[in-house]
Amino acid sequence: MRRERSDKGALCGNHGLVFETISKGFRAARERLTGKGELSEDVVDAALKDVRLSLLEADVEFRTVKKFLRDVKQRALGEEVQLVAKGKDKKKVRVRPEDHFVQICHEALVDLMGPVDTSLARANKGITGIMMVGLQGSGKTTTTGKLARKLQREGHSVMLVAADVYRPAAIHQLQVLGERLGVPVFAAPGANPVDICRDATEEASIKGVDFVIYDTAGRLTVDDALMAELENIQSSVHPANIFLVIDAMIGQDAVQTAKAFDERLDLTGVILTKLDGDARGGAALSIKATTGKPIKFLGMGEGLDKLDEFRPEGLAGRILGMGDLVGLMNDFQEVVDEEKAAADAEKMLGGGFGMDDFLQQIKTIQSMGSMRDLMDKMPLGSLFGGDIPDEVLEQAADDNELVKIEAMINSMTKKERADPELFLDESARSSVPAHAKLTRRKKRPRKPKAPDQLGPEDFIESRVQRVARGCGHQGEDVVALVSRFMVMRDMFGMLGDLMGGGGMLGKIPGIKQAKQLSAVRKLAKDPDALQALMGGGGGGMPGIPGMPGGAGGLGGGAMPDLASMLGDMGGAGPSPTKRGKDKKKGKDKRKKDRKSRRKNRRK
Ligand SMILES: Nc1nc2c(ncn2[C@@H]2O[C@H](COP(=O)(O)OP(=O)(O)OP(=O)(O)O)[C@@H](O)[C@H]2O)c(=O)[nH]1
Repeated sequence: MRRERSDKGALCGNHGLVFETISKGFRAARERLTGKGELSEDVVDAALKDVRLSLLEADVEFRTVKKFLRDVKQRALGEEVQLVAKGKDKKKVRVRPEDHFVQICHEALVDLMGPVDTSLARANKGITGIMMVGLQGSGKTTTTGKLARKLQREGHSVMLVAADVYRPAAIHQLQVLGERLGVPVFAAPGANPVDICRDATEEASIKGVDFVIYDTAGRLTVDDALMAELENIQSSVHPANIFLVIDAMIGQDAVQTAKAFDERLDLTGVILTKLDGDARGGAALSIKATTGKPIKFLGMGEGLDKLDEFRPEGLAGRILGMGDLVGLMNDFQEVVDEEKAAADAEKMLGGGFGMDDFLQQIKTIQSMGSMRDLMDKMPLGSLFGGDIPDEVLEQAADDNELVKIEAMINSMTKKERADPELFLDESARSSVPAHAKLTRRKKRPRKPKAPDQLGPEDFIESRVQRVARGCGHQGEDVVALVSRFMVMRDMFGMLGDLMGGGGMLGKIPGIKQAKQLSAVRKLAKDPDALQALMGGGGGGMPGIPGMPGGAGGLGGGAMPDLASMLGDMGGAGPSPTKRGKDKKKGKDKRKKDRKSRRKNRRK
């Protein structure tokens, strides 16, 4: 049955983040291990019980659950656990049992879901075919459009083929997608799907198209007629890729569906869709283990840009609360103008950041997808030790908050947006606003209030009310927005100072990374700072999801740096081998250059 969505995230049964059901178990296990001296069998068994429950609840196939738990237990107990490891500087570092356990789980999850090569197989010569198969409503047509967009952006020419002749609306849906993307769609209503695919391939070959994507018909259940038709198409056009599109929400059934299709069609891989609407997502863990076929892509929303390459490391990181910085960076690259983002990051860390910049960040964030998905990719667990209260996360992940903030900022004057201190009563201002200097010289107050101590009494009521009336919100909402914005601006200014005088993060050499991390940790320990960043509700006022500022900042020069910083901690970032290779490459190149310079001199 087709399930229509009215808005983003509407299908998210529970309000958790993607994979929240699974994450919950790992969090509980981690908590259980906290404070324990070692990973003894009893302790590991107890922790694995939590994990087991959550995996089953998330609809991970039960044999896969058993296999995974056995694997983790073996890794945890098999070798003598080195709870004292040598750090980079050769100093001994004590590894906490819970961290060691999480690391083991990360490795086991990656092994369970990988390895995955997300590149598309190419035909030896001529056109490369991609055949999309799956049950009705799984997202085949939408994913066909997403793949076409991806290929187009990589510089390939694409043709779409409407091979679902049983549902007339499907042909129209594909034509609409083709029009949006500027991609030709081959359709022949009433004709036989096998003939359609063959004729389309001929036409594509005449036109010299690189990729042809066949959008085939689906059925409510796997049946022989469907399979026979798909087999006929396959033997007629020999596509280099056959992708099974599965709706993540069918849970356990995903495994049976994948098996049934794979037996008849020898799938290249699976594309799991609607993960944005399902807090369980168990199929992501079961499919490779049960069918041997990798998941290649994840559908993370209805938009054509919502197709993520499946990276087991990223997913394992998200599940374990370590985030997925590589995924986050990919999202940023989709929507962000890098130069502008770097300038914004610099501005923000220098403390010079106005409401207009903030609004811009919000718009960028909105174009990246839901807050839930973004927060899921943030390494919140690593940075904040998993101590963020659920309500704070909930509030920060509420997309409506962004809309509200946008309305309030739009209702401010240009001057107010550039200098939010204009909202403050003179005694509360930390600096004399620029415009005031032009009119009459005002005395700088002796002891300005710190932004986190501001209360409604420090605001100019008439200004606040004008903005509130303009956007249909309450005065206290405006006060909360401005206060939190100021706290956040201060925090980022402070962070910038700690990281090297407000300079762009990306320029800071590796040696300063530890300092950055401790700065972030310091912020994390400060409850006010955390509230400002996360939008926690202080004094019952609605919070700003501080994430826009945070994430936006990370999107600039900060992102790669934070990624490598976490890479050093064992998270994302370039692998040591890659770094080693790059170093060697550089050395070889310098040697070659010296040689050719010497040769030229001799000439
Ligand atoms: N939230 C979300 N919705 C999706 C995703 N992929 C597809 N959809 C929605 O799922 C519904 C069905 O998608 P279609 O692409 O029409 O599915 P189909 O498999 O082609 O359906 P049939 O042609 O009936 O076989 C549509 O409303 C899509 O917008 C996704 O990754 N996330």
